[in-house]
Amino acid sequence: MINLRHVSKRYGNSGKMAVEDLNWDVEDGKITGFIGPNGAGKTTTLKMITGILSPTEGEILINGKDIVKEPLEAKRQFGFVADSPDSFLRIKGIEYLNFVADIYGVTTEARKGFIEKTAARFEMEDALSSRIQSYSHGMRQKIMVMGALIHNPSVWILDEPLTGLDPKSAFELKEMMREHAAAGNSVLFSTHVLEVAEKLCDRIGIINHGRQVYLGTLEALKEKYPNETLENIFLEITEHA
Ligand SMILES: Nc1ncnc2c1ncn2[C@@H]1O[C@H](COP(=O)(O)OP(=O)(O)OP(=O)(O)O)[C@@H](O)[C@H]1O
Repeated sequence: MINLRHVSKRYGNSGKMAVEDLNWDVEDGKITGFIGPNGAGKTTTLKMITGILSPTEGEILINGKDIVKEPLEAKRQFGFVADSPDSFLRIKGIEYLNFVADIYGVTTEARKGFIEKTAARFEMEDALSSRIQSYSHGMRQKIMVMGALIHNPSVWILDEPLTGLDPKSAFELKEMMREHAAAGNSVLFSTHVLEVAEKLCDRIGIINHGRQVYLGTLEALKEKYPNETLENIFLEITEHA
């Protein structure tokens, strides 16, 4: 569960808020999709939730832990996949996974089980012994997803996680997200691909110019705009806001 209370962000001395007065509950047992036009404030919001950026105003709780006041406890609750997977390029995939597992105190047995299972799903077994700099974009994305989930966090936060993944890997990651939510956990991810949001999400949050314009189920949104695709609804909401 993630709770945002009156969360706003201003970069530097800029007069304009990049994100303004977000009030969100990301519920357990559900996949929540976060959508909005370029520059709407999605990455800024995800970076505040994960403690990379401090909110200018407001409070963010992850499973009840305040990301500003109890950062270590709050950070144990989630796994985060950032929008760029180009990190830790000089080390091998397996070294990266062990490094992250060490930070979170994951046992040898638990990490072995996780790596075997997930590497098989992502077809990454042969790549683990190579340096990350030799990976394609999609392979880098997959190793970052594996690193984010290796400590079995209950809350998953993913910024554009399907970008660059081949169809099999995208299918596997979507299945993993569904399984995780079905087990009673929270999954929050941002995407520009509205078909993915439409098929995968239980709930949708739409942000425009830093402001929350919708948060709720897809069904409720479609009741409000009958016979419209999510694409048309999105364009309608964001063009006239
Ligand atoms: N480091 C920064 N310094 C100043 N302004 C920033 C910074 N990062 C983002 N912004 C501004 O904050 C606003 C929100 O940007 P953000 O990256 O959160 O949007 P986004 O919804 O993730 O966009 P996209 O879909 O293009 O990734 C934009 O106006 C952007 O110019």
